[in-house]
Amino acid sequence: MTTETIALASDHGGLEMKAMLAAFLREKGVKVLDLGAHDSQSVDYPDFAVAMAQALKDGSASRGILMCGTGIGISIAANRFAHVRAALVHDAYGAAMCRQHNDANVLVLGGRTMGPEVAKQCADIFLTTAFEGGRHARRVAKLAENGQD
Ligand SMILES: O=C[C@H](O)[C@H](O)[C@H](O)COP(=O)(O)O
Repeated sequence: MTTETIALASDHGGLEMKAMLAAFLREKGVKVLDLGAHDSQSVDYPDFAVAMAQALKDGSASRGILMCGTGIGISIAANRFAHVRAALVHDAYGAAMCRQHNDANVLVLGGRTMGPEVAKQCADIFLTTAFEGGRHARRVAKLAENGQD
């Protein structure tokens, strides 16, 4: 599917989905870096967005998948980092478009809002769809410019 290392991270609300996707991706031969959480204890989603941002920054993973209960909190947290383009996705179309148009480097899913089959489909599409560039590259470059307070 990809030769990249893909980081996965979630709070307790996305834990079950993370375990399911880690197994799904490993079965497909993808190198998975699990950044936690590692048990069902109640934790704070911003901490796992930070872990993802660090893994992308230091190169230990090139892209990632984040999960919390809805995907909302952890996507807000992840997008506070200028090098992260995290896309909260609900279906296959969103998974394709976040790569083609937005060059998203992090897929975000809701562990309590999405079933396992759609989650697998979204992960598959996210990891196999290329950025189209062209007019979209100009727009993505503006995201970086606007990333300053
Ligand atoms: O956006 C936040 C996430 O959906 C969290 O997973 C959620 O808020 C956790 O809620 P609780 O602490 O009630 O399990």
